[in-house]
Formats: sequence, structure tokens, C-alpha cells
Amino acid sequence: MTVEFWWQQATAPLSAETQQQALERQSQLTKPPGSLGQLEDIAVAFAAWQGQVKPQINNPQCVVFAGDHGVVAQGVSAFPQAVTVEMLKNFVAGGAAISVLARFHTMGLSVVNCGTAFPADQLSGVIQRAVMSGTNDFSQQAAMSNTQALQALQIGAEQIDRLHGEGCDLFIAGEMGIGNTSAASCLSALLLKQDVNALVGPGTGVQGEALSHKQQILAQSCERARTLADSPLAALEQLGGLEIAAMAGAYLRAAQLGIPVLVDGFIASSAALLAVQLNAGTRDWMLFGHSSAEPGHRALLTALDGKPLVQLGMRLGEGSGAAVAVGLVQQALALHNQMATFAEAAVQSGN
Ligand SMILES: Cc1cc2ncn([C@H]3O[C@H](COP(=O)(O)O)[C@@H](O)[C@H]3O)c2cc1C
Ligand SMILES: O=C(O)c1cccnc1
Repeated sequence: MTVEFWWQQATAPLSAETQQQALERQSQLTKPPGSLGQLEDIAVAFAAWQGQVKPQINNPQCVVFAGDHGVVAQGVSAFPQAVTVEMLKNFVAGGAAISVLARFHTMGLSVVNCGTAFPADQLSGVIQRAVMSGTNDFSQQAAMSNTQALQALQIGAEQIDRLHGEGCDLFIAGEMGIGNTSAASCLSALLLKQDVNALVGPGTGVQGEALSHKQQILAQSCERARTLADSPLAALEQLGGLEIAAMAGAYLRAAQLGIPVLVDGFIASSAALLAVQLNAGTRDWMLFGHSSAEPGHRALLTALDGKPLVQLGMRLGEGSGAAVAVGLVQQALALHNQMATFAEAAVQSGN
């Protein structure tokens, strides 16, 4: 295959040898085979990723990518657009949900401005990478140009290059952007070739007539873009978001550099599907943190064949659903690494 774009380069290989050795170790631990369920699968996956029979996570990192959405002019969110930048301040000040969870798990947290409608360039502690002042209103025209889409994908890759240099061994992409359930719904509809109305949900709390209005605007937007979006990249340009593009770029580069990712909810999974459609090998490096209450998430998880670790009725984004699952991943590795074998504990094994 000719490589036209950076994301088409091969993703990192998995170690079949340490995967096999980890499976054998699981069969020798003092428990009935399979009794730790998905926790066993996580440990074996990390063994294959790290090329170590006893894998460890020492440096988990979360990056929240922020971007605004022109389509909010159509009244598709329950909150005003100014909240995107207001929340950027809150992330840095330590008061947002993801700030608390990052502290709780001793996980690094970075915040990247990919392009907001209100000024954010003076905010200290925010990595400034604005591509444009929020996307165009995609009910009327393409959300972004091809050049802007490529730039936004690159923002995510650049963050992974930085974190790889710092020894990151588990990555979470979070997002903030009023209106981004609309972008995620439309992008997913095109990528899944599904009716957008099956994917649209309340987001920040849009209900009743306002939800019908959101559905109508998003159906019109998909109709406008359908013939123009003849590739995953074109779908991103037509109906995506800057932060969604950056998340996809981050997933793509993480898979190339061999960093496992824990995917968050609906928005993150739309970026994950985009990444997998741009390079199928990206899927090999993904775990799924939770099942979001946003209805469209189920279709994305099905398409990605992802088994979420928890279902808590969360519908926040920011990377929060993946962050709560970090503790489960850490427990899976602790059990795998520290449990005694039948021989060590002098316990009789089954037949
Ligand atoms: C205070 C606040 C904090 C948030 N943190 C994440 N989101 C989430 O809600 C937004 C998407 O929902 P919609 O498409 O309905 O606007 C995104 O910013 C997402 O990250 C938030 C939303 C609000 C209001
Ligand atoms: O699941 C998500 O990512 C989500 C759901 C609602 C609002 N914001 C994000």
C-alpha cells in the first residue's frame, strides 16, 4: 500500500509470545480458570502490549482536547458556548471531574486548546494549538477545511509524541466542547452508514421539543454532507470537530508507538471509530472504559467490538468514564502479577 498520510504507517506489533506466557500464568494462579473474567483478559492484553509476562502501569496520562462547534448556533445544546472556555479554566484549577479523577489515580492531566469560539489564548496551563475559532456551522457548510482537519489530527499525534518521550504507558483522551454530542452523532452516522436519529441523545440534557429540534438539525446536516463525505477524512471535514480530530490523531499515533489507550464515552468512541477507519491496526491498542448513557454509544461499541469495563450511567465526557476504569485496570495487573500459583501456595489444582 502506498503511504500518503502519516497515520497509514504500521501500528506497533503485539507480542504473541508474552501473551501466551501470560495465559499460562493465569491458568496456574490459585483460582478456577476464567473466574476473574474480564480482569484476566486485561492482564493478558497488557502482557502482549508490553512484551512482559508481568506488565505494569507506572505512567498513565490523560489529555483533554477542547474545541467549539459552530452548529450550536442552531440551538443543539442545553448549555451556552462560553462553558467550553470556562471549563478549560476549571480543568487547570483542579475542580473538574477529570481533574479530581486524575489526582485520585496519580494520572497526568494536560489540557489542549484545539480552537474555541471565546478567547482562551491567555489561559496559563493550557497548551495552545487553536486551528480556528471553533468549527463552522456544519448544518450550512463543511465544519472545517481539509487543511484544518489535517492540522487537528496532528495536534493529537504531537501530544502522544510528547507523552511517549515521558514514558507514558496508558493513555486516555478526554474532550470538552459544547455541542460535541452533535458532531459525534453526525460523524458516527456517516462512518457507520446509519440514520443519525438512532444516535442522537440528550448530551448535556436536551429534552422534549428541544431534542426533536436537535434531531431535525442533525438529520439535515447529514443530508447536506452525505454525498460530499466519501471517505472517513471527508466525513471529519464535513461534520466533525477539532477536538474529535485531535483525539483520533492521538489514538492513531498511540497505536504506532505502542501505547495502550483506554477509550472514554460517546465522543471518544466516535474519534476511535474514525481512527480505526483511517488505520485498522489502531483497534489492537484499545480498551474501552465505560458504557455511556448517551444512546449512540452502544452502536459505536458494537462497531468497534468493544467490551466496556463499567456501566455507571455516566454521560459526562472529559475522559471521566475511562478514568474511573483505571483502577480496574490496575487491579487486573496486581492480581495477575501478585497472586500465588497453585504450586507456590501448595493448593491442589483442578482436573
Ligand atoms: C459544565 C459542563 C461540563 C462538561 N464536561 C463535559 N461536558 C460534555 O458536554 C458537552 C457535550 O454536550 P452537548 O453536545 O449537549 O453540548 C461536551 O463539552 C462534553 O465534554 C460538559 C458539559 C457541561 C455543561
Ligand atoms: O459519553 C460521552 O462522551 C458524553 C455524553 C454526554 C455529554 N458529553 C459526553
